[in-house]
Amino acid sequence: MSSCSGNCGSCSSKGSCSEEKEPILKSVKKAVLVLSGKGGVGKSTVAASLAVTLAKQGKKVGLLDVDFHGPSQPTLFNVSHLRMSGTADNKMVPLEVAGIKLVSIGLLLDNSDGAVIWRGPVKMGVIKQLLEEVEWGELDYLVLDFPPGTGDESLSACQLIDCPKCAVIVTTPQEVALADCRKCLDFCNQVEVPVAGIVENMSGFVCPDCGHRHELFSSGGGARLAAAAGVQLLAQLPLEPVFLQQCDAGNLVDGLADSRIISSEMERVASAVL
Ligand SMILES: Nc1ncnc2c1ncn2[C@@H]1O[C@H](COP(=O)(O)OP(=O)(O)OP(=O)(O)O)[C@@H](O)[C@H]1O
Repeated sequence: MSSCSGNCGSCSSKGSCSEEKEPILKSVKKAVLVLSGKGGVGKSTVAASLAVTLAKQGKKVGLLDVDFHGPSQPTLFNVSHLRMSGTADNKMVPLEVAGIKLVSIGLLLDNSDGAVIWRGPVKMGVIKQLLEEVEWGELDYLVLDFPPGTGDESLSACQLIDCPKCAVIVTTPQEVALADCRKCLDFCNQVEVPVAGIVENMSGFVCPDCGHRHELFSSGGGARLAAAAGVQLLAQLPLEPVFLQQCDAGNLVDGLADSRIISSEMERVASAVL
């Protein structure tokens, strides 16, 4: 049985194999995989905020929403009503939003409220198309927003992405989220993707009335997880209801600019993936 992974970029036979293919992502300098073990911890919000932060720094950025069952990126950028176009040679053209090239399954399906019911091999085929058949152009960073967990999408993308890559792992501070993120760290280890660090989201809430800080989801979890894994705790993002409202309204870009703490913490994340 062939042991070919299909990823010529990282293959030990590179340069001497007759089957060697052109790299899929030859015009991308680095892929940043935003992962989390648990759902709802803010992975899409962090992926979008990272892409916006890098673009503001003058980097060429693509954002690929690989969350087929719940694509959130079109909502965060208020483009759910738009659809991606195609070129004469059947390439897909990303939407340009906030200086980012955005691609999401939500920008391709006829009915954005319809359920996507695909088995693993279909998902792998679609991910391959989204990497290979999109006009990404030259990119400094391709940020990828994954569904929670370590399922088909994350594995397929890790196998297919043939440019340098790193992972940012998003958690909330409480034990149930940390337990799932430990699996995510193990996944990165197994698929040999270096972990740039951990982002602890929903890390405390400062009451706008009394100014008191409440640890709604416990505290210190991200730091413990990072220390145990020997990786950096890159950022602690507070739970900010105004930011949530802005994201819900499709205005993540202004929400990020308005929140001094979240934007400065995201700059730390951006420097860690450079
Ligand atoms: N720091 C924050 N402050 C306030 N609201 C936040 C923060 N981070 C995320 N949210 C909100 O929490 C909700 C879940 O966030 P998000 O969709 O990014 O999570 P996710 O981990 O990507 O979810 P899923 O598992 O469904 O993919 C959203 O309504 C988002 O606006």
